[in-house]
Amino acid sequence: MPSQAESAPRNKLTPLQQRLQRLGLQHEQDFIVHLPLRYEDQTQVTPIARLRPGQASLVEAEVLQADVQFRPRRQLQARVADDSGELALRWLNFYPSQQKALEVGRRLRIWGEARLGFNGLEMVHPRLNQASGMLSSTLTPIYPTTAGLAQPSLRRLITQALARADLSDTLPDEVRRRFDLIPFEQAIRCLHHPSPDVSLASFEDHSHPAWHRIKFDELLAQQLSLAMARAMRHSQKAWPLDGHDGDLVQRLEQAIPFALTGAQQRAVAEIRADMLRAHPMHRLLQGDVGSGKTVVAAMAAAIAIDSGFQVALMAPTEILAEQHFRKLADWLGPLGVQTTWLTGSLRTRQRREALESIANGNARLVVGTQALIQTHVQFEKLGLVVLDEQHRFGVGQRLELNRKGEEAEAAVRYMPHQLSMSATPIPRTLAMTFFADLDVSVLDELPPGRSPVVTKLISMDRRDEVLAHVGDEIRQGRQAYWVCPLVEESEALQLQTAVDTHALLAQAMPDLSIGLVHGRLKPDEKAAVMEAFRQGEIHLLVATTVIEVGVDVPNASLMLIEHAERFGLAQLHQLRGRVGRGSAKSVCLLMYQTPLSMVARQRLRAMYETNDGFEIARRDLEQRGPGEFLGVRQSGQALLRFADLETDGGLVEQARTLAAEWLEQQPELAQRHLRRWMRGRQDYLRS
Ligand SMILES: Nc1ncnc2c1ncn2[C@@H]1O[C@H](COP(=O)(O)OP(=O)(O)OP(=O)(O)O)[C@@H](O)[C@H]1O
Repeated sequence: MPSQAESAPRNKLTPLQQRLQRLGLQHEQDFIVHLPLRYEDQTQVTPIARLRPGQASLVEAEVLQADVQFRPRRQLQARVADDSGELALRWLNFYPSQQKALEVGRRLRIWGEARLGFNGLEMVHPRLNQASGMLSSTLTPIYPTTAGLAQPSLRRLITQALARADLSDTLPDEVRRRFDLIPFEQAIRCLHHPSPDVSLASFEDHSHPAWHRIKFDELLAQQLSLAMARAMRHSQKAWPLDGHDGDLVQRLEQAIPFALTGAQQRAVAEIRADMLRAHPMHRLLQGDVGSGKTVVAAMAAAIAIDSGFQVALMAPTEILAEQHFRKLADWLGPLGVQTTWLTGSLRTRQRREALESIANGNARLVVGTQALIQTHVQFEKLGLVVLDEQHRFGVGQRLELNRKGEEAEAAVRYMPHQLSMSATPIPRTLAMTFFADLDVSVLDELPPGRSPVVTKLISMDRRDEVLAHVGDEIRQGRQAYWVCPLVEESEALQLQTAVDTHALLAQAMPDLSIGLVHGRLKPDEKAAVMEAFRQGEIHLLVATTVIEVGVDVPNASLMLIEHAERFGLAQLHQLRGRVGRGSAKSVCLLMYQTPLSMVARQRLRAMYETNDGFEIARRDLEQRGPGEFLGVRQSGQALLRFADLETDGGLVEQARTLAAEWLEQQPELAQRHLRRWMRGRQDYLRS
């Protein structure tokens, strides 16, 4: 057995390996799908007289003169000539090797962009090569690289990998014909080394058939891995919950002061059908702000409780968890369901009592924050887990909570059913790509009697006018939110701004009751302020973004957001969703500071133009890209490298169809395809 000292150097990566690893390049297969960013056409030589300013070209010329000049600054300059004319070359930072290459009389190949300088046509920082050997017959690829790894070295490694790697097709001919795809090898060779007569535009916008094939393969791998995750879930066991032991569901329906909308009824029916199965439900309940997700969750909880199981509901913030707790306890408490509150801020005794009632099964419904997933929380019989704003939780956290059921039923390893709720409407392609292992119910109907929120954009210069207007509105019986600007770099500064704004507004409107809520308040202080606002004792609530998600005070009908240009689109939509929840006509005032950046202008325009959460989400996705949009960086889900969800929706559908067929009929093909795409890229495989 080798000693540790012997084996250590072997485990250590060389600097080259480290750099390659930074690019995700480890296995041969990684290299072949490391595709160029762009290309250079070095297939032909351009005579100097035919150079055009602004165009990169290859010149073959003889060095006439080369020297280092010290004024006005230190630079290496040279003059070269071919039969057609002369060209100046310049380098500001240069190496002795460059100077050496510029030996007078030597013939060189020079690649660079020509431009008009003081002394006629010149190239700044051109690349030099000996004028020997044949010219390349294909375009020269420029790859994404990292510091310390030069293009020629990376190019060499990729060319070597291409020569060795297995490029055989993972798609049978008939699949290629059906989806109109070119062979893999042809696509890969063409992308790395295109012939000079291809249309570069179709490479740049990724519409070329070679790109099409690669994107399809990538999406297919992703759909396969998601479908496999789903199949794995289907092989897990859960208790079928039929809700027939009691009549809680009916009693809850009668107790709720409104009738469920059609969309809510549909969602409840879908959830009920899932929970009846003997494998765990994994359903995402999606609905725009104010669409009424909470009551659907309550119905699902009632089904589980009626079947003799406990339910856990977890929300990302205390305010949100507290609100769910209050609402659910109000609805279910009078029907005899013991609802328990569990967050990190409970005092020791309350906490112990809560944990006891969870463990002995007295607590039928437990509502809380992350504290719910801590290891010492033991359930007696957990049947359903509800996660609010699921994309805010990491995959790891989701799993933890699921494991709670597993622990409770350790002997048989039963998993609880899982319902996730999200107010971020996820565009269809994105849902199919990132949540393909979830079933989705959509609340596409708002409760009756809502009138759309009117959005107005106002410059911060008119703050005084706005203030007077808000005062008037409140005196007429309205309640309002005043959201303070986001100060990303400093939470302390953000807090200070909120405190200052509160003081200023209180001074300007002494006859009104003005409250303040922010993230630094203790949970019970926060709850007290929210309750006073709910009761109408506070007229105007100054807030930081703690009110962003889920706060539900139907009587509030005016929302004012300062420095709206600093907020993201989804965040603005969420904030605006705090009003327009009752029957009163609601207004959202977005105050902005000029000058506006292009992106901020687009965001504010989107807010002004539409109230539709799906349209907002679509534009948000367009502006931010799927990674930022879903917050996937935190949750560890992989992004697609080649496919673009905006433009490749059709491909996603095709890949999804084929993935389902393969897993059913030809799993060996699926395995083979995944091996090509997954090797060294385990992050594609979601837990
Ligand atoms: N069918 C319905 N008829 C009338 N009112 C309803 C109905 N369903 C829900 N509501 C009310 O609409 C308001 C919004 O519901 P809820 O808080 O569940 O929305 P949500 O989907 O969670 O929204 P958000 O994502 O903004 O928090 C609540 O005051 C709720 O009582």
